[in-house]
Amino acid sequence: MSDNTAVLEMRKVDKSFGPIDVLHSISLKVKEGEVLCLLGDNGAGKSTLIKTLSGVFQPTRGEMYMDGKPVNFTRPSDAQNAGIATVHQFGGTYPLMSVGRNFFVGQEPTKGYGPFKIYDREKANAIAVEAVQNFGITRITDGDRLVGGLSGGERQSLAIARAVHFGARVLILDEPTAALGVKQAAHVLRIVNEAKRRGLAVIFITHQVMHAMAVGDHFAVLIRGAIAADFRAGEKSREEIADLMAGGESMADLEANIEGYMEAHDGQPPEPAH
Ligand SMILES: Nc1ncnc2c1ncn2[C@@H]1O[C@H](COP(=O)(O)OP(=O)(O)OP(=O)(O)O)[C@@H](O)[C@H]1O
Repeated sequence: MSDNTAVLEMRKVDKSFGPIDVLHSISLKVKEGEVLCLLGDNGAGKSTLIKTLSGVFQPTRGEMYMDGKPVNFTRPSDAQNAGIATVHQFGGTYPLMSVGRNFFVGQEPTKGYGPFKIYDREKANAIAVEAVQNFGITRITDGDRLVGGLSGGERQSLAIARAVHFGARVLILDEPTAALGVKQAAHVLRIVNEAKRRGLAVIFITHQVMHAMAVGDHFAVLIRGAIAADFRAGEKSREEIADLMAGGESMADLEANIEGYMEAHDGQPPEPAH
């Protein structure tokens, strides 16, 4: 594979549900050690795109490639086996499981033989704690700790560390920082940078421009199911990106309008439209 070959690529992918066309001619690619940020407002088609990338949906038209070779994922396990890991907003972790159990769910190390095989808790805990610590999540020191007691950021980070440990090459992060406070979001962004440093190809889905700018190498803005803009880090300002996401409406103008309204109405904001 040459350095320039994308690990994962979509070419002119459409996705329709019956008569409803949701994705329109989506072309995107992500390379090793690169973070592609997919920015889009509510309803832009982000979930449909993630599900198409991860084998939940099949494209209606268009092709997907891994390492330059055509791929056709008919189910999520096809994408997983090809090294595509999707981490959802809340980390997809099981709150009542321990860190060690959660890390290995479905692939637990065992000890003993034949019918006497049992889950090797100590080994699972030791490997899980080492893997998350290596990722800079130093506050997780006890593999018996319940995942439900971890912070949102730690859960996300655990899910990312888990995916990397099991050999993911492409990491799809679905709004990983959406529900987090500033410090926790910063922690998750550090983990994203670490995944990138380790050579993973990361697709980071978000509507938070600042978070995207903190880690992104390449950006694509999705509007009504189509890529409305495609640019590299440093080519656009935060304001320009926010305006693009708003579909060309200038957010600065919008803010000025709202302020003007409030001045004329005793500081009261406009009534939301129903
Ligand atoms: N199975 C489906 N059948 C018909 N329309 C659908 C289906 N799934 C999604 N859509 C439509 O496609 C559009 C994009 O939906 P999608 O959930 O992908 O957006 P999104 O960007 O993830 O939004 P949000 O951030 O609000 O979750 C929406 O208008 C939605 O109603």
